[in-house]
Amino acid sequence: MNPRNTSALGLLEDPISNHSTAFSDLDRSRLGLRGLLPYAVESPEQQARRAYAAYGDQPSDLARHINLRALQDNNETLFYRLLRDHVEEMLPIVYTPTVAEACQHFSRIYRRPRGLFVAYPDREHLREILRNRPHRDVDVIVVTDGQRILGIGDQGIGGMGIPIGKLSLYTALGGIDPARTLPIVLDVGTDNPQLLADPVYLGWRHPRIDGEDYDAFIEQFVAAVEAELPGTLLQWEDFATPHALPILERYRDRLLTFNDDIQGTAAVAMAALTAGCRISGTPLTEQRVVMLGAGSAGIGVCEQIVRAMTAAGLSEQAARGNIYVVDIHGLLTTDRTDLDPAQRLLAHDPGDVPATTDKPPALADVVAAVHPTALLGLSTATGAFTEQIVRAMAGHCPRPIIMPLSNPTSRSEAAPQNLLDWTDGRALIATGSPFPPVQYAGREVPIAQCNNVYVFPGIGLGVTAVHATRVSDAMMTAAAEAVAGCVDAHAAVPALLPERTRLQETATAVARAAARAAVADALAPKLDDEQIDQAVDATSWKAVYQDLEPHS
Ligand SMILES: NC(=O)C1=CN([C@@H]2O[C@H](COP(=O)(O)OP(=O)(O)OC[C@H]3O[C@@H](n4cnc5c(N)ncnc54)[C@H](O)[C@@H]3O)[C@@H](O)[C@H]2O)C=CC1
Ligand SMILES: CC(=O)C(=O)O
Ligand SMILES: [Mg+2]
Repeated sequence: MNPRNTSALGLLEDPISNHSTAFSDLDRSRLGLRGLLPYAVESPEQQARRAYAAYGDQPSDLARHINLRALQDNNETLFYRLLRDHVEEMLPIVYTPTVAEACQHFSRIYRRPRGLFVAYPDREHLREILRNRPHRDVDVIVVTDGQRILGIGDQGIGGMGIPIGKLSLYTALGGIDPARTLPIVLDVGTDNPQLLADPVYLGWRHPRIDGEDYDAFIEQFVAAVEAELPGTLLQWEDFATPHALPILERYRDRLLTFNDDIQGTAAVAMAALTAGCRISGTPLTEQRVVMLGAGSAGIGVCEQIVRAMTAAGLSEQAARGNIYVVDIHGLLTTDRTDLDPAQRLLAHDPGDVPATTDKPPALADVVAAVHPTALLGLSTATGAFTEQIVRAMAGHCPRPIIMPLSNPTSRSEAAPQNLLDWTDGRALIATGSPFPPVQYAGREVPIAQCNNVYVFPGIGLGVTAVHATRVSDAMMTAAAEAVAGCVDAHAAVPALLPERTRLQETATAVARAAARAAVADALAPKLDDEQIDQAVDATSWKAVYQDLEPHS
């Protein structure tokens, strides 16, 4: 046996404690690090410059993602400093669209453990697995089962890229202490034939479990979280629609939990629509909305619009009447037998839109009949907003609101440049993944990114700051209003959402608003507004090195 110098190496190998080359001369003496690092002592600024140069040397977006993940696993303080300093540039690298590639290549690029892999064959050991978590106290868990990763389907344990990426943004934007975050993948197998046949796939090589076995596993997992980490925010991410809503309904009144794809997306889309109403001059109650995609994301957004329309004075029936949902088979109509209960609530009478074939009306038929003022896509159907459809819409609407929200970029229902060209520059656009500004008629039009990244970091910060016990619809509505409130109403070119450079500020506004809504509904201890704001500020983690004590 050759004992290892664990006290010194432990500091350098733990990304939370590691200051790497910024350990001062004094620290190197105190902590037994002298000689374990190159002689030069760098300031955090010098470190950040060197790390940014190394990032810039990478040959592709995936390589840049791998570079940043390696930095995160080496020195989290430096990683977050860099991410915050270059948020607009790096958001597409740690998050959509590049994170999709990282999920697809997960087993090939896997280097170091992060988070928890909760595999079905280990189901008798769930509490043990949770007890093995890297840090004792956790504020936010993001969990996926990898079945519907963005718009690229079943990625098995490769889906772990998403909880890791989302939690990076909880910290970078929402100020959640990185040591208090926990990414989890539930490995329930995969139905992706390429992964099952891939010799390097690192997950449980087995078809997905489903039905009662799946439900029982989820229940065991939730019970283990409740037992080991009571009061922790549990965020469900990228579950396939048949599981997403049932899980949310089952657990939303039992613990502090929400589904980001359903509720976070709904809040940000509502914020963008609110700005669209203001800019176009058409009130929400007069908007006719067509949604392409009847999965959990699309239905979640529609239900949020129904809530907002009824709050603005419409009857529920009238609100639902203003919303038309189209899926892969056509318009949701009451005579269809393939709809689930949530879809059924948004189904129209078959007579409402004439069909041109014996099938339910397609998107083009619906647009031609309904003359929508807002067209949203959460369908994964690349290019589904065709020139014909967009021109037909623009023919009846001076400022069409068009939001191709599917991710990653390769799944977008339309490209912003086309949308502006086809509408003579009149379209008010927001996309799910980031697009660069578009040149139109000699001016530069910034493209808003309508993504739940505007919401979830602030929800995490808000509930953590005031110790909320549940995530309610009222908190999500407050979040939507807070995002809308951050939109620059006087910008030269009006936008549907705040600029990406203001994501951190927006997260703070969301945190304050959601926390106030939690306190108002007695879902958190009583605090006045000033105390809430102080709690939010005090909770927010700063990317600066902390003094370390020598290991005993
Ligand atoms: N921008 C954002 O913040 C968010 C975007 N999303 C994106 O939304 C998309 C959908 O997510 P889910 O609802 O969970 O997926 P899902 O797979 O459950 O639902 C997709 C829906 O689109 C319909 N569809 C598929 N192909 C179609 C076609 N060719 N024509 C018409 N309809 C078609 C399906 O019938 C289904 O109703 C994904 O790409 C995801 O990345 C999801 C959450 C947040
Ligand atoms: C943004 C997101 O959550 C999704 O595309 O699934
Ligand atoms: Mg998602």
